[in-house]
Amino acid sequence: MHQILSATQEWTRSIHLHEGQDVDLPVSELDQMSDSERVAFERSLTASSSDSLQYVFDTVRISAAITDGRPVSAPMVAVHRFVNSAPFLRFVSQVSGMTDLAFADVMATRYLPGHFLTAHGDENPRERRRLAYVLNMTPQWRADWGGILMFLDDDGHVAEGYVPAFNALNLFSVPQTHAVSLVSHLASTPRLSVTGWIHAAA
Ligand SMILES: O=C(O)CCC(=O)C(=O)O
Ligand SMILES: [Fe+2]
Repeated sequence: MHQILSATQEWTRSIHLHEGQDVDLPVSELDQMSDSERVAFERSLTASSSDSLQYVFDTVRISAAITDGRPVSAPMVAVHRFVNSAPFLRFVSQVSGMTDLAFADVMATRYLPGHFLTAHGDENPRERRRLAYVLNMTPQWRADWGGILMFLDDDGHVAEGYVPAFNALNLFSVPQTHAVSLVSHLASTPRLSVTGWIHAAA
């Protein structure tokens, strides 16, 4: 999976604008800009956000593509099938004690230096998200590279922080306030994951 995520050309850069509105831009187009042009453009988009939620990261919206009938590569379809397989959903149900889990959605994510996700709770009024999951696919990562999955307490302090550990699953109930800290320019490799939410039946 790490090799597939490292090699795929399917990434779009996702930048949050407002509630329910993201801009998804093909990374291949952004790469035609100079670094300074691209950074200025991305900052102008995040600066126009009126939300406390802000993010910039790369994604392959696997489940959304399948639902919309957009092309997605065979390994991505296999990932969608895996997180919706009876053994995976049964395992998650056993770990969480939740008995109403019906299906999972999934996206691949890639955080490069400068990418981040500010504090949010994962609630979506249009969906019944019960759990969030992150399958970490970065072979080696260091805490001082950023990209830490942080859980915040009521005072805004970091109550728990998880460094991406290869092949580790982070699983947590929705809602809980969490964020992904800014990835440093020191990170010598992308932070790659397979992530999404596990839903109760609609
Ligand atoms: O990548 C992570 O560790 C968490 C991502 C996340 O919270 C999200 O996409 O909503
Ligand atoms: Fe989240």
